[in-house]
Amino acid sequence: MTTQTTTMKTENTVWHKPQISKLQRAELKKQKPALLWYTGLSGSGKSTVANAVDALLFTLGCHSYLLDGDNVRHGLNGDLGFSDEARVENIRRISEVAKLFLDAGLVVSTAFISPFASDRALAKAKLEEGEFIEVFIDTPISVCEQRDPKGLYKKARAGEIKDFTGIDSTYDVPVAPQIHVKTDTQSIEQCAEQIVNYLMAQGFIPAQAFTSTVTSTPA
Ligand SMILES: Nc1ncnc2c1ncn2[C@@H]1O[C@H](COP(=O)(O)OS(=O)(=O)O)[C@@H](OP(=O)(O)O)[C@H]1O
Ligand SMILES: Nc1ncnc2c1ncn2[C@@H]1O[C@H](COP(=O)(O)OP(=O)(O)O)[C@@H](O)[C@H]1O
Repeated sequence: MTTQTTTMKTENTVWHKPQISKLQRAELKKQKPALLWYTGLSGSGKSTVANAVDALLFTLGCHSYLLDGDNVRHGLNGDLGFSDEARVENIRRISEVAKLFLDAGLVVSTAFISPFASDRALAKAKLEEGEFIEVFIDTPISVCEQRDPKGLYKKARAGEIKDFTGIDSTYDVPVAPQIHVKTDTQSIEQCAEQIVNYLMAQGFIPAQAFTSTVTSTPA
């Protein structure tokens, strides 16, 4: 596994092997680290579904954490805009942070548009075999635009926002996602259950009976 980023500028640093391994941390939690990498258009339902999954994992006693696009852009990535270059850097930083959370033994979710297939591939390449789970939140742009939960499509159509994904900025549709959900035909609960069932079937979390308790969307 690689331990160095491609943008490393400091030569005189040495990698210290941690005394407690990722495997030990994960075993303590009785789970296997995984990264649920949600990708989809703005308004497709990434945040809603990722929050529902995270809540479900919590009720099942799993140790998880969610990194959400809008929230991370309020802090760590507050210096980045929406040019292609800024989006590449956004996803690079997120993938590095996610990797740290995996090292802590967690089941991590990232909810970012992550429009470029090449960046998603780079994120995958940073992890161990099988840890990266691409979750395609597949929703037609017409539905996203109708939902327009933040009024951004309206602004983009009016020319008030430039480089808006799906309008005047590219979105590479995932070719072979591990999980494919369609939020225009599946309920939030169905999407969340499909994803949690995948984690159980693949042995990332213990198999157990559950009933979805998802009743609302996040604030
Ligand atoms: N130009 C443009 N294009 C797309 N999205 C925009 C833009 N400007 C602001 N927003 C808001 O920023 C959220 C997307 O941030 P991400 O970090 O997920 O984007 S990316 O992965 O770097 O492409 C996105 O959040 P979601 O709607 O949750 O996807 C929008 O709220
Ligand atoms: N099946 C569904 N799954 C996810 N979101 C849904 C679904 N049906 C309707 N929605 C609504 O669509 C909107 C999706 O917004 P959000 O989760 O912020 O998307 P994104 O994070 O991709 O921008 C929310 O208002 C949500 O309530």
